[in-house]
Order: sequence, then C-alpha cells, then structure tokens
Amino acid sequence: MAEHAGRRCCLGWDFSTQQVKVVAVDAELNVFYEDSVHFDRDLLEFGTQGGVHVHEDGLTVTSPVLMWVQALDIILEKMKASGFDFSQVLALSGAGQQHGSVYWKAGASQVLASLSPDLLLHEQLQPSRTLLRVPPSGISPWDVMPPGDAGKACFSISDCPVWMDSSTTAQCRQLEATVGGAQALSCLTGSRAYERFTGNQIAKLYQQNPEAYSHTERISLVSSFAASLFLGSHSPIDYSDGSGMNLLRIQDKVWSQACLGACAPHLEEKLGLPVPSCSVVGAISSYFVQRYGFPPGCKVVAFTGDNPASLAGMRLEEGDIAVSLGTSDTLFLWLQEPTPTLEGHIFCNPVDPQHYMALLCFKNGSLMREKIRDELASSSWSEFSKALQSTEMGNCGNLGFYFDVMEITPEIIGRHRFSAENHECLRRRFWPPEEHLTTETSCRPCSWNRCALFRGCEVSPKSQISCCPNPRSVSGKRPSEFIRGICIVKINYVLFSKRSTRPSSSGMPYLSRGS
Ligand SMILES: Nc1ncnc2c1ncn2[C@@H]1O[C@H](COP(=O)(O)OP(=O)(O)O)[C@@H](O)[C@H]1O
Ligand SMILES: O=C(CO)[C@@H](O)[C@H](O)COP(=O)(O)O
Repeated sequence: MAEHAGRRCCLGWDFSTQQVKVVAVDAELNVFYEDSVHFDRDLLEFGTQGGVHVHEDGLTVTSPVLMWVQALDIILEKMKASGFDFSQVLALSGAGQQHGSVYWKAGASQVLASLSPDLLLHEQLQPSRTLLRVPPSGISPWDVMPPGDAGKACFSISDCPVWMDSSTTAQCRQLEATVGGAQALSCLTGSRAYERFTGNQIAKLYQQNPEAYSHTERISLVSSFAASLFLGSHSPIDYSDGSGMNLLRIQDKVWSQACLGACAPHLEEKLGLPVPSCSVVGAISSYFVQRYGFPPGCKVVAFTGDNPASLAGMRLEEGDIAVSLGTSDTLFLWLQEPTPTLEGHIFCNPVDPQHYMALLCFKNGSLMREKIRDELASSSWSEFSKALQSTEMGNCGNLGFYFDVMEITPEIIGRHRFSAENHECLRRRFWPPEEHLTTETSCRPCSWNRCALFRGCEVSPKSQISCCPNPRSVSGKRPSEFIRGICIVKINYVLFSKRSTRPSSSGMPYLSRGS
C-alpha cells in the first residue's frame, strides 16, 4: 500500500496557465502528495505553447477548456493508480489563473449533475470531441456512450479567453465611457479597464458571437469552473477572483449594474451571485464519491484566483510584499483601505472580506526568462544561475528591460538596455551574456518598488519582501534550482533598494523572510 494511504487530509488544486497541479496536506500541514500535468508536454494533442494558443492577430490568446478537464482526469487517475486514499479527503479547494472565462452551454448543469462514474469527465462534458479521438483502450466510445448523448457539448465555445489576451481594447474604452471614465471605473471595480479582465472579454464574445452568448447558461472564471467540476453544479464566483472582471463593486461586493449593462444583456443571471472566498460551496458530487472513493461529506471550499490564493497561503500580513514568479510575475500585498488608481489592481481580500489586496501583474515573466535562458545560457537554468552569480550585483549600473510581448505594467514592448551613464545600448554585443541575465532579473524589482509605493503601500521597518519559489508551484521537479533562481531576484532587490537615491525608496530596510 502506498505510504500516503489512510492519512486525513485536504486537497489543494491549481489550474494555472501551463499546468494543473495538486497537493495533499495533512492535519499537521505537511504536504505528502503532489503531482502536476503540464499542458504542452502531457497533452500534446491540444497543441498549446505555454498552455495557450496565440491567434493570428497576435492579440487573442485562448486555451481549450477540454484540456483543463482532461488534465484533471489524468491527475485523478494517476492518484488512484498510486493508491491515494481518497476516503480520507475532508475538504478540497483551489486556485485558477485569473480572468480566464468558461462558457457553459444550456443543459450543462444537467450533465454535471448526472455524470456517470464509468467514464472520464472529458468524455462526458464534450462527447462530440471525444468521438473524434481514438480511445487508448481501443474501445469505441460509442460502446459506452448512448448515441443520443453524442454532441451534448457542455461549452458554448471550446477555446476560452485567458489572462494573456489583449484583444479587447475597444470594449475597454466602451466600458470606461459608460461609467464616467477610467478613474471612475477603477474606484468602482478596483481597476481601470484592462483587456484581460473578464467583463471586457464577455463583451467581445457577445459582440462577435451573439449566438454562443445567448446559448450560454453560465459564465465561470477558471477558478469557479474548476470548483464546478468537483461540485457537480455551477459553483459561485468568489469576491476576490471576481474583482478581476471590471464588473464587481469592490466596496459592497455586488455586481455593478452599470458595468454589467455595458458588457452584455442578461449577464447577472449568467454570472450568479458572488460569495466570500472562504465559503463552503457544497459537498463533492457523487461522481467523485463513486469513481474515486471520496467521502460523501467532503467539502468543496470556493476556489479563487491564483494570486489571492497565494496571499492567503503565504499568510501575508499588512506591510509584507510578496513577489511571485510564474508564467506571469506578480507583486501583491494586503491593504486595509483601497486607493484605486489607473495603474495596477485592487482586489477584495480572500481572507478578510473587510480588507483588500493590491496586485501588479507583468506578462513578460517566466516565458521571457526561458527565452533569455535559451539564447544565452544553453537552455539550462543552472547555466543561467551560474552566469548570474558571476556578475557583480547591480550589474555596474547597466539596466535592461526585456518585453517581447506588450507588457501590462507599463504598456511597453521591446528589449531596451541602458548603461550606467543612461545611454541606450542598441547593440547587444557590447554586453557579455551574463550581464543580460543580470539585467533581466534585476530591472523588474525596480518596477515593483515604484509601483508598490504607488499603491499606497506603507513600507515600515517591519516590512518583509518574501521572494520565494512561486507559492503556487507544486510541480516539485526542480525545487532547489527554482529557489536559486528566485533568490537571485531577492538579492538584486535588496541591492537596488539600497542604491536608490529616490526619496521614496532610500534607506528602507527590506528584509527577506529567510534572513
Ligand atoms: N530554476 C528555475 N529558475 C527560474 N525559473 C524556473 C526554474 N524552473 C522553472 N522555472 C520557470 O517556472 C515557470 C513555471 O512556474 P509556475 O509558477 O509553476 O507556472 P504557472 O504560471 O503555470 O503556475 C516555467 O515557465 C519555468 O520557466
Ligand atoms: O493576470 C494575472 C493576474 O492579474 C496572472 O497572474 C494570472 O493569474 C496568471 O497566473 P499564472 O498562471 O502566471 O500563475
């Protein structure tokens, strides 16, 4: 019997950009099981790169909804095969990449409520697609699925817009104009209109594909979609992830009628009522009880966005700033009073509904670092780290910005390098490769610092910068390398804070948790 049998536990799930991950945590908070399915590597048939499809316009970015479902099927089957004792799971919850949306077709709720334990989830939620594929067992799905059920697809669109999408500028301007401008929208919803925010994505879908919109019974975020799979019914959107839609009034936690009306008709009924992020949304569906042996009383706690989940999971306190390096790089902190501006985001706090969190998101994160690693460090993270260690901290004042895709904060594209004397270095050959790596990892903290202060964050002598492996990362394949990569950023951050002569940041004692 596997060593993880018979241990009472909770499961935590993460549906992020590049993978689905799971951890099992026991009563002493020990993680004793973890696993992941990587979309590009493990689900080749979907043909994603970095978990997404970038469309021809270079702006539209989507992920196949069925890929997420199939990834969940694969992990659960692996857990079962390894002898994981599902009967000991008391509760589960999870996180999803923020802003992405899933469109459930009319009739989906019946399918969710009557899933057969003899079939995998993806075989039942989009059977018409399954029929196109040869099942590994060689048995035709027609043998197990009544022909009448074929084509009962649960999704109005198969490719879901995700957070990397930036195709909704027109819808953003419309929404801002409706509520009295960008600042007015920010005061109401915590953010000016951002292309990736779900309200603007819904408006685009309604305008470009009204038929699909009208056939949609429910719109979920990636987080509430994942919770719905476990619940066997539509799970509500939580306040914290709901704040990433440009639709939720962050002060009173209800949908803004003005914003809903500006995006699409009948939207409130398709979204359902939002709930506090710590809500128990129900018990696990009978499908999981019968197929995997979960106890019928296993609680499903509302899923939330991956960044809010990280704020909760890292037990941030006021004055702490967390930096998370994943597909996106984010900086977030706990706030008591929101001060919405035109830069960055204020979300409802996932732990205390009276409080808030501030977040900055950068698109040129790990995928950008991977490119630099491939170009200059023989595609090896250890080479990358070695080169970094060989350069002087602060890179003698040389600074580089690497934005191969249009950045979110600030809106800029291109690679730009400046010497200590503030001259732009147009020709790469003037810099040795190690210096590119150093600037790639160090320029971002300057931007974090500036933006965090913009958000009204009070940095006191007690404040801590927690630079750690992405707290959502549980794939665990290379934990030590990962930690090394992130630590370098920590050191550079400290260096830049000390060297800065700007009054906003000079002399501030940044301490890392570990030191
Ligand atoms: N040793 C390392 N140093 C820096 N980055 C790494 C290292 N190992 C993996 N990564 C990066 O981590 C990214 C995955 O981070 P993760 O937070 O798990 O992604 P997601 O956004 O899907 O949750 C990959 O894109 C990879 O480039
Ligand atoms: O857009 C944002 C936050 O506003 C991103 O941080 C997404 O939440 C994607 O998360 P990862 O997959 O990079 O973890």
